[in-house]
Amino acid sequence: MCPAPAPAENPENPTACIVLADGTTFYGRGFGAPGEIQAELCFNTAMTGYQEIMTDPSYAGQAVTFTFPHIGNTGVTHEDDETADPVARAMVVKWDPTEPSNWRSEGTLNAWLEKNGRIGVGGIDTRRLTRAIRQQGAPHVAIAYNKEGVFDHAALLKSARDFSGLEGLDLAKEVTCAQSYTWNEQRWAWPDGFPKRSTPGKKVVAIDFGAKRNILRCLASAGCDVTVLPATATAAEVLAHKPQGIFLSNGPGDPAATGEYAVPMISEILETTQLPIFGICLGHQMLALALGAKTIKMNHGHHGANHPVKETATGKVEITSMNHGFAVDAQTLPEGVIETHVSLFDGSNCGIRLADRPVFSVQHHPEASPGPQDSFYLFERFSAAMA
Ligand SMILES: NC(=O)CC[C@H](N)C(=O)O
Repeated sequence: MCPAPAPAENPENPTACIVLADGTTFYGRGFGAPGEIQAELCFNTAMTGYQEIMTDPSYAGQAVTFTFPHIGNTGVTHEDDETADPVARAMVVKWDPTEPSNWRSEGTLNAWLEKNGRIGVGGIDTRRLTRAIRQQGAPHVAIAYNKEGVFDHAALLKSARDFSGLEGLDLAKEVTCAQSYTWNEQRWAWPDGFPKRSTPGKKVVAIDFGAKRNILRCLASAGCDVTVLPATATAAEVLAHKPQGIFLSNGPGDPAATGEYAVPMISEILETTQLPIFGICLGHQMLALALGAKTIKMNHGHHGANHPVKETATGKVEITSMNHGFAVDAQTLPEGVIETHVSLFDGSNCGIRLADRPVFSVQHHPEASPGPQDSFYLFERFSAAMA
C-alpha cells in the first residue's frame, strides 16, 4: 500500500526545520524525538539499510539525508544495529515513515528514534536538499523538531554557523569501546553456507576507532579470532596480545586529527614488525598517514551502496558500499605504496598496499552493511596473509 504523498516542501503546519549555514531553510514534519542539533549534513543514496546507516559510528557529528524516498518501511530490528544506539544526530527523508511491513521488524523507526533521542524530519524535498549539498559541499546545519512548530530562525542560523565542522575533529576517541573485548559472532546471512570457518582461528587484534559490528562478523567469518582494543591502545599493548594480524577499523571525524595516538601507534607497528595489517575507511586513511601520505576533505564525500570501484591490478570493477567525507590524496603516496583501488565516480583513491608485505587497506566498506558483497574477498585475503 502506498502512503499518502509527501507534501511539497514547507507544509502548512511544520514541526521541524532545517537551517543551512548559508541561510537556506527547509520546513518539514518531525518524527522520532523532539530536540535541536548541529551537524554536518551529508546525503546517502542507499535504498536499504537505514538502520545500519544511523547506527554506524562513522556518522558521529553528522546528520543524514536519504535520497531514496521510502525510508522506514521495514521497521527496525536489533540484529541490524552496527553499534548499541544510533550515532547520526538526525535523519531527513522525503516521505513520512509508514508502518513497517517486514517479518524481521521489532518496531517502528519512529519509536526507535524517539527512544534513542534522535530527530527525524519527513516531508522534505530531498532532491533539492541534495543538490544544495552537492553544490556547496556538505553544509553545517541546525535541525530542530518541536511539536508546537515554533522556530527561532535567527538562533538556528547562528547555531548552524557556530558548528565547528569535522575538519580537525577527533571523534574516534568518543565512540571507541571503553575496554577490550573478544568477538566470535560470524555473519549470519551471506554468502551461501555462512556462517562457517574455512580455517582455524587466526589471532587478530582489531583497533576500534568506531568499528561496525558487521566488520567484526566478517573477520570472524573469514577465520579470525578477534580481540578488540580501544582506539588509544599503544603499539606495546597491541603486540602484548601476540596477534598474527592487525585490523584498523572505520570511524568518524578527521583522520589527520588522530595524529597524536593512532597514527604513531600504526607507524611503530610498521617499523617494529612484519605483521599483516588490514584497514577499512578511517583505518585506511590512518594507515596512509602512517606511511607518510596525506588526507584531504572531500566536497560532499561518498555515502551510498552502489559505488563502482576498480581494482587496478585486475581491472575488475566492484560495486561497493561507501561512507566517507575525507580521502587519501593519491599524489602523496610515497614510494613502495601502491594504489590498489580507485573510485570510478571521481578517480579518488580507494585502496593501497605495501609492495613488499601484506599491509593493505581500502576506503570502501567490504562488510557491505548495507550494500553489495563484491568486496568480501578482502577479508579472505587478510586471513590468507596470516596463514
Ligand atoms: N566510514 C569511515 O570510516 C569514515 C572515515 C572518515 N571519518 C571520513 O569521513 O572519511
